[in-house]
Amino acid sequence: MELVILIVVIAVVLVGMVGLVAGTALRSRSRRGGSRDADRPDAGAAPSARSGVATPTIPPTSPQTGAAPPGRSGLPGETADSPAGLVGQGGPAPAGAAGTAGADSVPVTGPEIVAPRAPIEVPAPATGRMVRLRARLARSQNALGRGLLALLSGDNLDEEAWEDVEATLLVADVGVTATAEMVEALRERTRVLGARTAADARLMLRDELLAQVGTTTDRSLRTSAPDRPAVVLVVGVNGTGKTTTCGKIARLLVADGRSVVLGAADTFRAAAADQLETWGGRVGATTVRGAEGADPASVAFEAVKRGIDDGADTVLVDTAGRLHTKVGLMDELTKIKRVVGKQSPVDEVLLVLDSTTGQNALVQARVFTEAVDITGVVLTKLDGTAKGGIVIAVQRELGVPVKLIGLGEGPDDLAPFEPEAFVDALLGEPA
Ligand SMILES: Nc1nc2c(ncn2[C@@H]2O[C@H](COP(=O)(O)OP(=O)(O)OP(=O)(O)O)[C@@H](O)[C@H]2O)c(=O)[nH]1
Repeated sequence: MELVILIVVIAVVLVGMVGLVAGTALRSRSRRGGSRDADRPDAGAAPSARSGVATPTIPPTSPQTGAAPPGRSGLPGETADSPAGLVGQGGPAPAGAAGTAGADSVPVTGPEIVAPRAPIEVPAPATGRMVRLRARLARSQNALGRGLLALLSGDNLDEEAWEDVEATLLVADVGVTATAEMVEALRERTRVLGARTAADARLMLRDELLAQVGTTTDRSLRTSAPDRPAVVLVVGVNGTGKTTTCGKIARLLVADGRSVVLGAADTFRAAAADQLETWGGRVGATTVRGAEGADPASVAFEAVKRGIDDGADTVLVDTAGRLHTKVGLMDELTKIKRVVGKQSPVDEVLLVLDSTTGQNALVQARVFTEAVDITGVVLTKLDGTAKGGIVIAVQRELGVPVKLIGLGEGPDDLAPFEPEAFVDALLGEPA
């Protein structure tokens, strides 16, 4: 009898366990299947980006709603040319047709598009910015300009004085070759000139500095293209001011009457996307962002697609560009360029360098130029260093012009680089 009862109890327990396991499996399957359903609550955010629907989706509360889950870039199905399933198998998807990709290659959720919210600010115009910010530059660069002027205006320019001229230029990060050239040219001119007044010395120094900085270089930003948005990639090491610079460039463009889409392809740090979104919102620019850890190339791709769909003038893409390894950096940047290139050429690649890091900025510049074709340099934080000579050194090193300079943390503290205004600021007002 006891044996019968024991058998019955065991049978009941077994049936219960089987039921429990089956129920769990069914629930998890329905959850997985449900995430592909079009009528799930958050489905509106991602398809709006993929289906070519022009109206941006604004997440009700969380900025991450509808964003791709972290780590999608590591999905086994992804190929170098098919970022996180955004592009269908068998080649690039034309603008507006990405939603036609096979079901398996369509991500469960995609980059999120955040439309700006009012009130929109009116940024300061680009013209005259450098003159307005000149005082800030003059304050930080006093050592270079005044030091050189004092030395060159002296009656007795002996060898020791020339060594001081050389040292002043080197300390200001002008670089060894440019310094040697400048000293040689200045020596020659003082020999010819003989006795000099302070005004003579100033003129002479101004000429030589301008010759080094370059007055005929094309420094215009390639931010417009016929019949499509111009695409600008912003690259650089973290902390140099990349995201801030993207936001400031957006303001410059908006001030010029252009429409801008921002791509938050720095998916390494979620705060970077938040930061960019805030910048965009202030001037009415739409931001396309992905989840932390999402594939940067997919975000860049969607941003460009958004720009095309919206008929925007410029798409600005902020990248992470961490220097973990040179190969990793190269792979990431080349992939972004290649994937973006399926829809549009990249018109400008701006390298952001922190001028306070001196020689380190040059080392970074070298690494980045090996990874991607840089077309312009943005030198940030020139308000916080006396080493304005870095402008000369960077241009020599890269053979690429400085196009913009950052002169403070304020939203409009970025100016198109103007050689004359820059050199005049270095030298200060004539006595
Ligand atoms: N003084 C000064 N500060 C600046 C300038 N440009 C940027 N900054 C500051 O530099 C800091 C870093 O800027 P970010 O834009 O976050 O740098 P990032 O390169 O995007 O960094 P990650 O997002 O970590 O990759 C911020 O505090 C900015 O306000 C500038 O021209 N002058």
